[in-house]
Amino acid sequence: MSTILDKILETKRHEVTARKAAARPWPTPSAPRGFKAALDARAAAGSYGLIAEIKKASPSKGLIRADFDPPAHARAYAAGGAACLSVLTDHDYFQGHEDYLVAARAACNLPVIRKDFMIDPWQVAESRAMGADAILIIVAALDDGQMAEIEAAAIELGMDALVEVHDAAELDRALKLRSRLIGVNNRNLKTFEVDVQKTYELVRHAPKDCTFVAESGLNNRADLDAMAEHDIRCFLVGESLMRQTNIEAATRALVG
Ligand SMILES: O=C(O)c1ccccc1NCC(=O)[C@H](O)[C@H](O)COP(=O)(O)O
Repeated sequence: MSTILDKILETKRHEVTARKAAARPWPTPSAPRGFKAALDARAAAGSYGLIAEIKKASPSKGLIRADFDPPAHARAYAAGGAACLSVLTDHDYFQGHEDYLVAARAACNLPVIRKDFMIDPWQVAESRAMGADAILIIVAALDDGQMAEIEAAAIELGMDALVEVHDAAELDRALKLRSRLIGVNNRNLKTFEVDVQKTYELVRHAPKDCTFVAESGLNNRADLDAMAEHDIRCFLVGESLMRQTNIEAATRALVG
């Protein structure tokens, strides 16, 4: 039986073919802002490195934020103390858009990851053209050769790659890459089940030279403080912040 991840990837293959055929022009972006460096700087200063996500909707939750305003959310996240932004650009499953990334990045000085499903190095060049400073490599979605090609394209363009895993076998595959920015997604992308124990389980296997990011299902400061007890200092948070009336205050309460 096909999973939601299979369906997303199938749609993405058609989307990428169509996008290549009708490639859109972009204004020249400024040089990449160091994404991993921004996280590392916060962690080195004894603070938390927060990747704050601009997420309108998701396959698991449907519409998350009706008054969706990417530049306003970007400013609120920056003022509240986020280190980086994540912007979902997938149209079909997340109601995302590339223009949201362009607008969010222009509204602040934070580095931005394009949160989308990379299946082709062409998308990496497209991501840089729209201004992205980093891309996501989902290990569950790719074979080793595809991952290496996508990572090489990112390195070539001076971008960071956040390599996302969900279990120990995926972590082993991720560590064959050059990137030392590893995310553990607590959400199983095939079943939607969220289990923060995944992060605790996998951090034990991560080399000390990795920047380790806990992703998904994080709701409050206590969740982050509990992870910090295990030396986890970088986090990717979407839904719980996007549901707040005052996003700036909520971000400050999380990492301030
Ligand atoms: O969020 C989903 O429903 C989802 C479904 C299928 C593939 C990916 C999905 N989400 C992407 C993410 O990993 C999250 O947006 C990100 O980690 C933030 O999670 P959260 O704080 O729980 O919104």
